[in-house]
Amino acid sequence: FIYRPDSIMFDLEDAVSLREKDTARILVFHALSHPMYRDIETVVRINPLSTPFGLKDLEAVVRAGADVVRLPKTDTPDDIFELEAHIERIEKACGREVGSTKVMAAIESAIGVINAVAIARCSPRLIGIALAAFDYVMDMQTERGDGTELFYARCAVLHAARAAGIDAFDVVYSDINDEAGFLREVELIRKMGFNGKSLINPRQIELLHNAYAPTQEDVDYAHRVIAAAEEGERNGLGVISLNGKMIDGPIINHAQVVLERASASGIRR
Ligand SMILES: CC(C)(COP(=O)(O)OP(=O)(O)OC[C@H]1O[C@@H](n2cnc3c(N)ncnc32)[C@H](O)[C@@H]1OP(=O)(O)O)[C@@H](O)C(=O)NCCC(=O)NCCSC(=O)C[C@@](O)(CC(=O)O)C(=O)O
Ligand SMILES: [Mg+2]
Repeated sequence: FIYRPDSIMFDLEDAVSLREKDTARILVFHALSHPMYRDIETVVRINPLSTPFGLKDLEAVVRAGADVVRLPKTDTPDDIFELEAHIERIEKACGREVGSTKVMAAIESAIGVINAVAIARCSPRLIGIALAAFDYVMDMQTERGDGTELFYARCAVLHAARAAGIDAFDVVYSDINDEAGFLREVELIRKMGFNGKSLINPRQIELLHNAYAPTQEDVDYAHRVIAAAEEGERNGLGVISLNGKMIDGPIINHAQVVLERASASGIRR
């Protein structure tokens, strides 16, 4: 809470050893029930349903009121259909509103990337898809490097999310001491159009938020665009010029997005 994350993700999958799976599930169940988490979006990464832990995790986290379930290693829409059917049954059993538990699919394999469009469009519960690099590069018989190894997967996941009208989240950056490397990666994915990134350490939160917040220059320009557009409308003009640059519908929409982001960042207005 001190670091003001956009949401908090509890992990029951790969950050938890096999011996600790039951303990971790109980801890997360109790944490979710605590009033402290009422005002922040909570996400839980459960174990895949094909493991002995997945369904137990799901029973616990839906009942405890998690906002979003992150399904790791999503390879096909069938993985989501199976998850959805269980979620609906649990929601009905515990009196939670049907449809209130949202889902995020993590894509971590070649087949997942190939199926990204079908996965992204397969359920109204999906709020976003996330690329998970470490399992993906293993599947691709390569390793994490400067991003070349993720080039196709990032493009595919991002296009799938946009075609489905949901969010796209980039991979975790594992070297928490390499601030410059983290910021280089953030700059790339911000320019590509990702909505954000899965983070593993509190030190990465402010760096990401600052990189995503529009600059004061962007905000000032957006205000000028909106003012020029309003004047153009008063004069009945469809296309107008601002210092020799064409201003039309998409440019005005972009200016509005910049102002919304600035206000959401709480940094600039
Ligand atoms: C990396 C490190 C060990 C470094 O530890 P260090 O101790 O050196 O960190 P410090 O900065 O010194 O900690 C300063 C203070 O912050 C506290 N603190 C640290 N981390 C915190 C945190 N995450 N949440 C809240 N609090 C935290 C800490 O307790 C301390 O508190 P205090 O003592 O009170 O001062 C640690 O961060 C960590 O374990 N991270 C989570 C790792 C994780 O989530 N892995 C699973 C997801 S990835 C995956 O599975 C791959 C994937 O599946 C990905 C996909 O699906 O996307 C794929 O395939 O690619
Ligand atoms: Mg993984």
